[in-house]
Amino acid sequence: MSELSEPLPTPPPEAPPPPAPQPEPEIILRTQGLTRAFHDVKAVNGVDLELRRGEVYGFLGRNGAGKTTTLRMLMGILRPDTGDIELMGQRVRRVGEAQKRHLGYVSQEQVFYPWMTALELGRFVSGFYPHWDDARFQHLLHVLDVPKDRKSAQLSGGTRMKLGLALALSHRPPLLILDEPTAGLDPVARREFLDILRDQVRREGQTALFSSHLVGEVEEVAHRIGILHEGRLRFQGSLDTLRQSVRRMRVMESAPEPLPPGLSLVRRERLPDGHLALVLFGTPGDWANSPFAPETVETLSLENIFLAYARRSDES
Ligand SMILES: Nc1ncnc2c1ncn2[C@@H]1O[C@H](COP(=O)(O)OP(=O)(O)OP(=O)(O)O)[C@@H](O)[C@H]1O
Repeated sequence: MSELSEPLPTPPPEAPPPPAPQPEPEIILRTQGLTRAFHDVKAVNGVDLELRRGEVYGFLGRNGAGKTTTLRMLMGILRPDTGDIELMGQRVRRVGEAQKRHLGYVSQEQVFYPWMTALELGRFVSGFYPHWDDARFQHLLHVLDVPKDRKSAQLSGGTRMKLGLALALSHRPPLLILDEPTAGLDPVARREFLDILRDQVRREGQTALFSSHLVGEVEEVAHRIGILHEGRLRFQGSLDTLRQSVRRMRVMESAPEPLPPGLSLVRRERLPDGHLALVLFGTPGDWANSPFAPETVETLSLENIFLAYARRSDES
């Protein structure tokens, strides 16, 4: 008779290995205190941007918020009054020709030599960029439906925008700066543009900074966003952080003074019934520790968060 053997003790489950430390994201563009005024209008007021390699950064702001002025300073078209720009590790006061070779730029208005066709413009522009990829240019003209042989003066505004985009993408710049690139595009072209942008960033590891006032399209493609309002950067971070951090609440008569630690006011609005609606920003930890007991609390859609940041409080 064979002896029944004792069941072997099951070994304790192996502890999972500690998570590998995440490498610090590589900063491809940083600005510090970027400021520019036009007469008495402070178009850009102390802006600190930070773009990480390989991300799409959505630069959101209403008309007149200062987006174009910021992007023009990044392109060396405008000189900042004060502040610094650090591009790919190199700190400069004003972006010069050497840095511009690493940048692809699509401005709001596309100005080309009017007598040149798309193909001729491609040949012309290719001379400035050692990494020009003509096969890519031809491909982009095809996907974006830009006629190759028609003079640029005869193209519609939207098609000129698409041509500008194809020119900017074809020299494979590490950083793309796009100023409201989808303005004036029809829904099909807008979709194609967003797909190309996403694909380009994912496959080539490029970084893109694109300005917009359309929350939906930024939500679709951006990894992180900056919200600019009256020249000031009011938020910078991931969409998830923004969604988790902002809440709207209704309080009886007045806001607690001072606000509980960690919470900051985004917008205050007097409701028709005399109560007050407050939109506040705070990390989940700040909310958990807050003694604040409003009547109601709600989270907001990104669209409504943007509206809260981009509208003035209706009372101080
Ligand atoms: N060349 C200029 N001369 C005077 N004021 C200017 C000039 N350029 C911009 N501004 C002012 O600076 C502020 C910011 O303008 P900017 O064009 O940067 O805003 P924006 O966010 O790009 O707006 P939009 O979405 O309408 O393009 C506005 O008040 C604008 O009138």
